[in-house]
Amino acid sequence: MRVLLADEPGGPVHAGLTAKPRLPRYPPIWAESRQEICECLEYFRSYQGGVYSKNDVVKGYLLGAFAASRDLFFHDGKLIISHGGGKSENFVDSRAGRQLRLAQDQTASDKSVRALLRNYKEGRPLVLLADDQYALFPFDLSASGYTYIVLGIYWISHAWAEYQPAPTYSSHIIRWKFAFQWCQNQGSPWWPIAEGGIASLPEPLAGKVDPDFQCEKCSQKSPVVYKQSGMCLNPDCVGFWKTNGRNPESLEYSEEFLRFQPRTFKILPSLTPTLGAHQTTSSYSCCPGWHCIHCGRLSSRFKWECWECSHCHAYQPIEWKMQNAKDFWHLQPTNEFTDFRITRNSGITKCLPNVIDLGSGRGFMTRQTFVLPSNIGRIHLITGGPLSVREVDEIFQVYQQQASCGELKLQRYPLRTHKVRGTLLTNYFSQNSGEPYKYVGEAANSVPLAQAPNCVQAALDMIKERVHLAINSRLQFNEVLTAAYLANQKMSFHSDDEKGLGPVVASLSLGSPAVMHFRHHITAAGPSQPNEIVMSLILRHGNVLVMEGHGVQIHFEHNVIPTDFRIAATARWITPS
Ligand SMILES: O=C(O)CCC(=O)C(=O)O
Ligand SMILES: [Fe+2]
Repeated sequence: MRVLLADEPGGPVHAGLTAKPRLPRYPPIWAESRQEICECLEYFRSYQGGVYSKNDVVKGYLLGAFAASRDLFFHDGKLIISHGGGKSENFVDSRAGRQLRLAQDQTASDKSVRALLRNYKEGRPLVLLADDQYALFPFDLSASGYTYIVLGIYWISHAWAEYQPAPTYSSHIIRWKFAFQWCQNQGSPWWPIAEGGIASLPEPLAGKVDPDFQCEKCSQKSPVVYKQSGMCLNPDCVGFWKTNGRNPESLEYSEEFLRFQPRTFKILPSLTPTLGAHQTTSSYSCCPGWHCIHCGRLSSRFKWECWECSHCHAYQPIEWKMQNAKDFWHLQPTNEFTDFRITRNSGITKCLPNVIDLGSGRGFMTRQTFVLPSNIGRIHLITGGPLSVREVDEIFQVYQQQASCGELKLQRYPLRTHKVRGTLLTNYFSQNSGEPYKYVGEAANSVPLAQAPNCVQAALDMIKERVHLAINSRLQFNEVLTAAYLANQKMSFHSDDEKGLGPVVASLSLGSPAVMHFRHHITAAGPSQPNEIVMSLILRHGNVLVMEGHGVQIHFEHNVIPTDFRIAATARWITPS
């Protein structure tokens, strides 16, 4: 009987991989992007790396491109040996392709190794996933677009350290290895047994267990992994990885070690995501992922009004539950300040607040102005008085109605640059009216301003009026981006640097309060550190925020972190191209 290993000539890592057959059916759970995996599966929420742990326990483990010596897919995948987590030799950069990175020793105290060792010691099962670059899976996943698949639930039968040659250097590095065994109460693995596949032991070698190897130097016991000889596998011992005082040259697993150990667990985690349909529709659990029962594909929620499968377009509508602004009154975005905070060395100055009459008995608004250093721009925060609350509440209601009936088409659009495998959608929903806006969907996400839904028109009218009174000029806006955030969604740091952008950007906030942070643009770092936040403002229901002057966008970036469900309409002028 011969076992084909990952690094053996003719083995899957070599020869780019002798053609593998396609999977004859859909995997039960699969995805095309890392985001779909992370948004749909609570046992794999890691956008980077191959190990996802929570409270020091591993929930999910991704088998990927880099195979170490003696990695193994055995007993048709019921026994998988892999090197555990972190400090890999290579990584994929979306722009530069595969890169080599300095390989380092793994240690038992590394975050991922430590968590895997805890699963091992406490007998906790975890979920194994594989991507289309995992060479040992006997089917070609990439040919069918199955970038990520869920294999099933496994437990760790052995954990040990090895010395492995470092591919980029002539030295050796320490790698922790883990033997994952299929949890028997799942029945058989879902993938077919590949014809002419990797050999399996015909029968488990029942009953026979090799005694552990006890090291004379450190007295620790190590499992007998290799058929050539037992040896000390404690990396802290001077006798580590030595037989007769020397590093062994070639090793094969002992047959006994490769025994499949059938084991059942009382409770196993559910592999498929559960919908948060019983939750308030503006909660995050209603947002992310959807598992298609027809084709197995995981899809991020990219439409406002339904979950839709990105593969076969099956869908499930979402019935929107209306939210009132007062549902969010009690929320405080931060305990550190109530309205704004400016760091001491930022050079930003605050003017005295100004009270401005809205006219026609409609009450007052307050303008608070912040002047940026060297007068490169100004930021105004405009707060409406109590008389304008009804008007603002109504805009918030109409927004929700028009979004839920599809008149306002809110979607999540792909980000243009990022470092995550597959498409990465924005962490908020948006719709653009007027001139196309390059950051979200461009022309595909735009309706002419004259045909914009009423909610957008009403928001724009309010913005125009407030801006006119606040900075005393009648400005034209020809673009309005509506951003809708469910709880836990946000807009990351960016600047509004669209080509042809006018000097004033103004937004109306609706729903839950948010905090807006400003920091220096990476290329324009001033006296503060590049990542240091220099100013933070609280944006509340009905506030209008005005960024005045190109300098605001050239020198600063901003982000927005709402406390819960929130809608913002941001108006700009963009010179038509
Ligand atoms: O959500 C907001 O208040 C602002 C959004 C924003 O920064 C933008 O649309 O560029
Ligand atoms: Fe912005």
